[in-house]
Amino acid sequence: MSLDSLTIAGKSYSSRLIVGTGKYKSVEETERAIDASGAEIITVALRRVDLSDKSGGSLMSLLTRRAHVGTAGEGKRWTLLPNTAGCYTADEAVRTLRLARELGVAELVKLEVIGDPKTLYPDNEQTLEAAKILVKEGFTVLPYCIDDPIVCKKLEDIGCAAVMPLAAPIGSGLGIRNPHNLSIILEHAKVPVIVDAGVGTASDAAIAMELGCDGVLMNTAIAHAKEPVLMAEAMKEAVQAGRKARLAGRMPRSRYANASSPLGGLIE
Ligand SMILES: CC(=O)[C@@H](O)[C@H](O)COP(=O)(O)O
Repeated sequence: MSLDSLTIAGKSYSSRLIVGTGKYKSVEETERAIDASGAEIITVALRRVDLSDKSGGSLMSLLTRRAHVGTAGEGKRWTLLPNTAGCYTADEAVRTLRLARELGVAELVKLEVIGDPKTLYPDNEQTLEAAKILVKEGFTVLPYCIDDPIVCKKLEDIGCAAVMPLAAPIGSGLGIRNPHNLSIILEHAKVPVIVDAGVGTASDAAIAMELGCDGVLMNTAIAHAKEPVLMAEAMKEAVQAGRKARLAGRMPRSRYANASSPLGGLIE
């Protein structure tokens, strides 16, 4: 375990990169990309996967083989993070997660309550309502939310284990649209802040980490890259580089030049 691990609800993860399992050409490519990303937490859309289909070559067979829900064991390094993508009301999201819990696949959960199909922005009111119910029922809730410091604060106060503000709309690859808001969220948050959605390429992930985010969750940037496995590796390295740069501390910006070789002591 690396010294600089991501801790969520008392559990430590060596990777600060969380990846999705959708949009890949095949299950085999999904596995290779996740391995290359080094991610430990893997999210899966409960409404888009047949939980009962564990036949060879299915996504569930891969997850059954490689992921665990609670404590890791038998070489199962991936932690499953089921999500409620595709849910439009608090009620739908809560019911989906209760069902998943009954099937033994929901403990740490990603709450996603969408407001409209065009932007896929979260519905704040419904997300807050669902979070309240789920936290009360003992779920460890990681909510996808808007990059709004007030909403993030409310989710934290409800008892969410982290907040996951978007960088940009899901699947847009537009990168971090509002670094200012993210920095305000980071200034006040007492739980991990994980950028979720909208990352387009490795530099976006590095910027999120340089800003001080605790982690980055992404799917499309890897799955829809020309070479997903190579991009997964790039994302792993970008998250690590951004984190290191954050810990190292950025040099102060200067309006004018500062010669790299000091002027004092010049040979006449
Ligand atoms: C996989 C998942 O949970 C998505 O809903 C998530 O928000 C990722 O978004 P990108 O595909 O833009 O990375």
